[in-house]
Parts: sequence; structure tokens; C-alpha cells
Amino acid sequence: MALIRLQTQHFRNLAPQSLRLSPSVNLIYGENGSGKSSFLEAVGYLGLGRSFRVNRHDAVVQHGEAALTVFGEVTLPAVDEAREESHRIGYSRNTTERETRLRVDGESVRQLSTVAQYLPVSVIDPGTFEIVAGGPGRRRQFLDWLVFHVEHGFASDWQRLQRVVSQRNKLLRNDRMDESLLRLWDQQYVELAERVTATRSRVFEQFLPCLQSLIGEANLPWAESIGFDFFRGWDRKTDLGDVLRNHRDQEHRVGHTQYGPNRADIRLRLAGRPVSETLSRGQQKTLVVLMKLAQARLLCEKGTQCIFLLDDINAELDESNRALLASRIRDLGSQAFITSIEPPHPEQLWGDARPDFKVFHVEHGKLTEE
Ligand SMILES: Nc1ncnc2c1ncn2[C@@H]1O[C@H](COP(=O)(O)OP(=O)(O)OP(=O)(O)O)[C@@H](O)[C@H]1O
Repeated sequence: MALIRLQTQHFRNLAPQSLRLSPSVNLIYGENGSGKSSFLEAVGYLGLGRSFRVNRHDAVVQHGEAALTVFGEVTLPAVDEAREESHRIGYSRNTTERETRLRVDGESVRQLSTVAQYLPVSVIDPGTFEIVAGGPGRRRQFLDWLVFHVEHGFASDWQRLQRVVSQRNKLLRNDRMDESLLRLWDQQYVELAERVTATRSRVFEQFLPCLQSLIGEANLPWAESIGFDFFRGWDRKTDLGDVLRNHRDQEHRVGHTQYGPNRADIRLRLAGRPVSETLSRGQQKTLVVLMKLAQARLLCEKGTQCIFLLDDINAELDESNRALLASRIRDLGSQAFITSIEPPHPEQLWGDARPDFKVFHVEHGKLTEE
């Protein structure tokens, strides 16, 4: 999978332009504030339907405008006798009317997941390192991104689960809680929670060998002792229905659902402690790089190529981590967008075994191919 053309309108400081991109590596350089991260963010919008930098669309729409548009052309590799497929995907967001429009091949589509499936973008930027250093939410997001791209029914189960949680929470917040109604919602909640959990757990079991083989190949003895466990969000030995019944008063007091898939985590431990307390900052970053690569490897095994967005990795990663990332991305044959302030030196990343690449210089939001 590769994004071969990108067009944006009213996106941050980016000039309206249509760019032909390399299906392999795209190196984007420019001064601070020129628009490098904005360009990656625009690519990310097509794959995530949101910014990977901020929570609100308002910050991303060009100052003084009401709506942003991102349009891309994606190619999917030929399978067996079939010819290479290509799709046109579009995303626009009007922040005044709070309206999102999605298009695939000229047709309107309703679900973001329909668009997102064409572009599995994997971001590595300063915020990514929170996967190890931060709370469970970041690791859930990390796992769910993978589950979404591996198991196509997951998105609808997950959305239904969120709707049921929100109904449950409304009941739990009510002073005069309707116990019989809550029991009905609990039935649906437990059923969906088990389905979502089984899917997550299945994908996690496939992800783990990919991660372990990457750790072995990188020859990192400290990483070999890390324990990786999927925590489903409630006690391992107890049925979720029983947990909910046993904690009815507690959930009513706090006014929201406290047990289930929205509490799931990937627990990373070394010597009995969370790795965020035991590994050095540099080791934590290496671990995140390996986890990101393991996602890509699993997707690759499933016939899907992930697209890497690497924002200013020179500032975040040392030379050995950069080389690890670059060589594995090349071996996977993944498309990558890599930003830097200085003009890029591909030979420093890949030596003589360089993949095909294009270089773009960014000035005042305008990208020029060199
Ligand atoms: N909504 C917006 N409308 C117009 N311009 C914006 C908007 N949001 C941010 N900008 C401006 O866009 C410019 C590009 O920001 P961006 O973060 O993409 O730069 P960058 O090249 O990645 O810089 P750095 O190397 O410092 O990370 C900045 O000057 C910023 O002030």
C-alpha cells in the first residue's frame, strides 16, 4: 500500500498543491516552522481521520478558513494475477458546521473505517514514546490500531461497545438508578466486551512473536527479559457479569463504567516492575521502535503494508535506533515519510542499500521536489 498523490486545501500553513509521492521513501526537509509536521499530519488525516498532534480539528484548519480538505490516491499491490489497484480517498472537515465528509472513488461514505482501512499509517513522533512511558490509554490505542487493520469486524464491535458504555454511564450517573434497565444494558455490554476482548487477545497473540523475533534480531539482552501481557480490563478469573454485579455500588458512586475493555492494557514489566520505572529513556525509545516495527511486520504477514510517518526522528532517536528503524522499513518494503531540519543524507540511514526515494524541500508551506 502506498500513497502516491496528496492534495490539501486549507490545512495548517500548507500551500494548496498536488504532489506526486514516492511509493517508497519520501524525505522532507525544511526550517523550523516551514510545514514538515503539517505535511505528515495531512497524510495522517487520511489514515486516522484526525490529527496525531492535537485533539481538535479547529487547530488544523488554516487560520481564517472554515474547512480543511485532504485528498489522496492510494495504490494496493497486485495480488496473484490481479492488477495493481488504485483508490482515490478524500477527507474534509468543516469546523463551523462540525461536519465531516468522506469519499472513496468519488462516492460518499459514512464510516471513517472505510477510508482508514486504505491507509494504515504508523506515526513515530515525540508523543509516540508515551506508549511505554504513559498510561494504559496509549497502549490500548496502539493495540486497537493493529486490531482494526488485522480484524475487519473490530471497528463496528468497538463502536457498538462505546455506545453501550455511554448508555450504561448515563444510568449509573442517575441518582435513582433503574436497576432492571441496567441489567438489560449489562447483558449487551458483557456480550460485546467479550467479543472485543477475544479479538484483541487473538491479535495480541500474533503480535507477540513478531516483537520477540525483532528483539532477538536486534540482539538486545535487556529486552529479552521484558514480560508482555495483555490485560483485558477486569480480573482474569472472574466473569465480567459477576464483576459488574459485585461492584454495582462502587460504579454507581463514581458514575461510570469501571470494568471492561476500556480498562484494557498491554502490561510491560521487567524484574517485577513496569518498564517505565526500570528501563532508561533510551531503552524505552528502542522498545517503542521495536513495538512499532512488530505491528508493521504482522500487518505485512497479513498482506498489508503499513505507511510510516517519522517526524523529526533525528531529535528523538540516536543513530543506532534510526538505523534499526530505517533498515527494517526498507526490508518490509513499507512507504515512509521522514522529516528533518537539515538536508537529508540517505546514505547515513541505509549505506549503499538505499531504497528508492524522493526528496522534498519545504518553505512557507510549499513542498518542492529536488
Ligand atoms: N491552523 C493553522 N493555520 C495556519 N498556519 C498554521 C496553523 N497551525 C500552525 N500553523 C503554522 O504552520 C507552520 C508550520 O508548522 P509545522 O509544525 O508544520 O512546522 P515544522 O516544519 O514541522 O517545524 P519544526 O521543525 O519546528 O517542528 C508554523 O509556522 C505554524 O505556526
